[in-house]
Amino acid sequence: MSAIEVEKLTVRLDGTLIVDGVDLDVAEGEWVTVIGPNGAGKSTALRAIGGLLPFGGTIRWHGRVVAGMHRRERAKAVAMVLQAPVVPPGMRVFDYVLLGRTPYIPPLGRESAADLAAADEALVALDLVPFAGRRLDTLSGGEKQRVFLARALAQGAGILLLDEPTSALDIGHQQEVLELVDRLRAERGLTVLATMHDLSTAGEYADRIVLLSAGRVVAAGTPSAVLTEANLAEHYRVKVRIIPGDHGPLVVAVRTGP
Ligand SMILES: Nc1ncnc2c1ncn2[C@@H]1O[C@H](COP(=O)(O)OP(=O)(O)OP(=O)(O)O)[C@@H](O)[C@H]1O
Repeated sequence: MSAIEVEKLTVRLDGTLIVDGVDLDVAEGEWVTVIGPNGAGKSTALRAIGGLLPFGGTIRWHGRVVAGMHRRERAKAVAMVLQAPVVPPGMRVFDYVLLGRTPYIPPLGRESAADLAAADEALVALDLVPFAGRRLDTLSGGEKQRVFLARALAQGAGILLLDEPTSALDIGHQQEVLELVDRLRAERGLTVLATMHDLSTAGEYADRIVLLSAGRVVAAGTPSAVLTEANLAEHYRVKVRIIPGDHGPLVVAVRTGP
C-alpha cells in the first residue's frame, strides 16, 4: 500500500511555476529522499506534499485525498520538520514538544496523560531530557533541530516529511538523528520522505532517491541508479567520484582545476 501518492503535482509561487508535473509514490515504511541542486523545488514540493501550499494535481496520504482533509486529521497523519520553523518566543523545550500533541487535544481542553507521556517519550528518544526546562531560544542550532524532530515524533503521525533534517547538525549528531529516524521507521512502520543536500548521506539512508531539477523529476530509483557521475554532472554541474559504500554509493566532489 502507498503511504504517499503524488500525481502531476504543480506548484506556482507568485505566478512562477516551481514544481512542474511531479509524480511520486512512497510505499508504507519506505524512506525516499529528494535531492537536487539549489532552487530545484525540493522544499516547495515537500511543503505542497505536506498540504502547506496550494497545488495542482493530486496528493493522497494512505489513499485519502489530502485536499478534502480537515487540519486535525492532516496533523494526525503527517508530521513535518521544516527548515527554520517559527518558535514562539520564550517557549520551553517540553512545551514546544507538547505542541506536537495539539491535534489530539480538544478545543479549549487540556492535554491528557497520554499526551504528556508522548512528549516525554520523544524527549527521551532524542536525548533531550536535560533540556526539557530550557528556553528553546537558548539552544544551539543542532539542539534545536533535535527538538523540532521530537515535536514531530510526539505528533504520532505515520508519515514524516523532513526538509534538510540534518543541515544544522555536526557529523555525529547527523548520524545519530538519521539512525534514530531509521530505527523509529522500523519499529513504528513510519514512512519517511526527506530532502537532503548531502548525497552520500542521502544514499546511505534512503531506499529510493528522486532527483529533482528545475521542478521536474529527472531521475528516480535506488541510490546506485540515481547517484551516478553522469546524472550529477548533468544536473549539478559537478565532477564527482562514486565510491561503493556498505549502505550505498559515497559521492565525493573532485576538483577540476590544475
Ligand atoms: N514567492 C516566490 N516567487 C517566485 N519564486 C519563488 C518564490 N519562493 C521561492 N521561489 C523560487 O522557487 C525555487 C525553488 O525553491 P525551493 O526552496 O523549493 O528550492 P530547493 O530545491 O529546496 O532549494 P535549496 O536547495 O536551495 O533549499 C527557487 O528558485 C526560489 O527562488
